[in-house]
Parts: sequence; structure tokens; C-alpha cells
Amino acid sequence: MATSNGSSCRIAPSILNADLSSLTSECQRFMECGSDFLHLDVMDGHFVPNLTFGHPVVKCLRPKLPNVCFEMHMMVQDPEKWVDPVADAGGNLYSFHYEATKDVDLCIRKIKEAGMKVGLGINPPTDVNVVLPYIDKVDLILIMTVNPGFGGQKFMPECMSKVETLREKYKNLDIEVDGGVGPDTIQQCADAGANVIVSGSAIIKNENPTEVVKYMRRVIDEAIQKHHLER
Ligand SMILES: O=C(CO)[C@@H](O)[C@H](O)COP(=O)(O)O
Repeated sequence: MATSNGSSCRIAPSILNADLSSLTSECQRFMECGSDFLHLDVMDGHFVPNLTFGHPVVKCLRPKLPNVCFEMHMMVQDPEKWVDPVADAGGNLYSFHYEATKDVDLCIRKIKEAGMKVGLGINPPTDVNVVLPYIDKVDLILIMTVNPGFGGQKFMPECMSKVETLREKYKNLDIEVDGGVGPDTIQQCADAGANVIVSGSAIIKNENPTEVVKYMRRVIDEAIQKHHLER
């Protein structure tokens, strides 16, 4: 996902708090706001204390939205189990949690063999150093800025030091932030060095979601330029 001259800004609405009874039109609406891809939150009631949907829903969505990139945010225990069904359903980027698997390398291998891009995520209490051995093997690192499980939670600014640590070491790495991100918190994400932005409630609840996406993109783009000059 990174460009040759550094990381580029990507905005991905999370559909968790959307009207799931009209999923296709909700997804279309979020893409029409100027988004780059969609973030689909899969929850299993074990890894996180909530349930959402899985690959059967994505399989229905795929033919309706043939050209939209789906990031599958797998908040599930043993994420390696679902790689093939998700790939068959039409997932493009499979983001799983370091804390959820006994074998991160195996999971990465399976995702690549299934033809998807790989995202590796960590929860707020997890040390950022655990992802360092995998940086060269994945397409994106996901820094959770809330404890996963629910949309609409409060952004945790203390997670920004993880983003800073990664950005200092890796100029071209795609660093995604997810949880409580919106116009009020985007500057902190940008200053820390995040370039892939997941945002749910802030986009969904706003009367002018296109402006929200535009504003967040501008803030991130400005910071990317600054980081390139300074780092
Ligand atoms: O993964 C999660 C929550 O577990 C996120 O994708 C949130 O659903 C994003 O929603 P907001 O915090 O932006 O409302």
C-alpha cells in the first residue's frame, strides 16, 4: 500500500455502527464520501465481547461492490481458521490481532497464500515491540486506539507513542489507527505519523461525511509532507 516516496494517506470508514439492514447502500454511501476502502469489523464474541458478521455477509456484498477494497478486521480468536473462507468471500486485506493467534508467521503465510494483503494489529495494552519481527512480512500495522469490541468509544491518546515509535523507524510503513478517530483526534494521529485512518462514528454521525473525510485527509497529507522533510 505504501508508495515509493513514502506512505500515502488512506481513509477507511468502519461500517460497524452503520445501518446494517441496508449494508450495500451504506457501503456505497461511505465510498462516495471520498474514502479509499472499507473497514469491515468481524467479531466472534471470544476475542472481543461482541458479535458482528462474518464471511457469508461479505460474500453477499462482494458482487454488489465489485471494485471496493474490503479490509477485514478480524477481531477473532485463532484468525488463521478463517483465512480461506474470507478470501473466497472477496476480502482483500486481512487484518488480524497479534494477541489472538499462537502462530503469527503461520497466519501471515496463509493470508498471502490465499492472495490477500496482510494487516497485523495490536490492542492498547500490547507493547509495540512485538510487531517488529513481522514488519517486513506484512502490508500494514494496525494500532488500536480503543480496546476492540465496540464503535463509538473514546480515543486513547496514550497509543500515539506506538505510532511514533514505528514511524521513526519505518518511513514507508503503512500505519493504521482505529478507534475514536475523527476530526477531534485526527491531528494527534497525523502528528504521530499514522497514514491509514479508520473512522466509524465520526463519519457516520456527521451530517456532511464528505467534509469529514476531506478534512481528515488534508490533516494527514500535511503531516506526511512534514514527516518527509523532517525525518
Ligand atoms: O474495531 C473497531 C472497534 O472494535 C473500530 O473499527 C471501531 O468500530 C471504529 O469506530 P469508531 O470508534 O470510529 O466509532
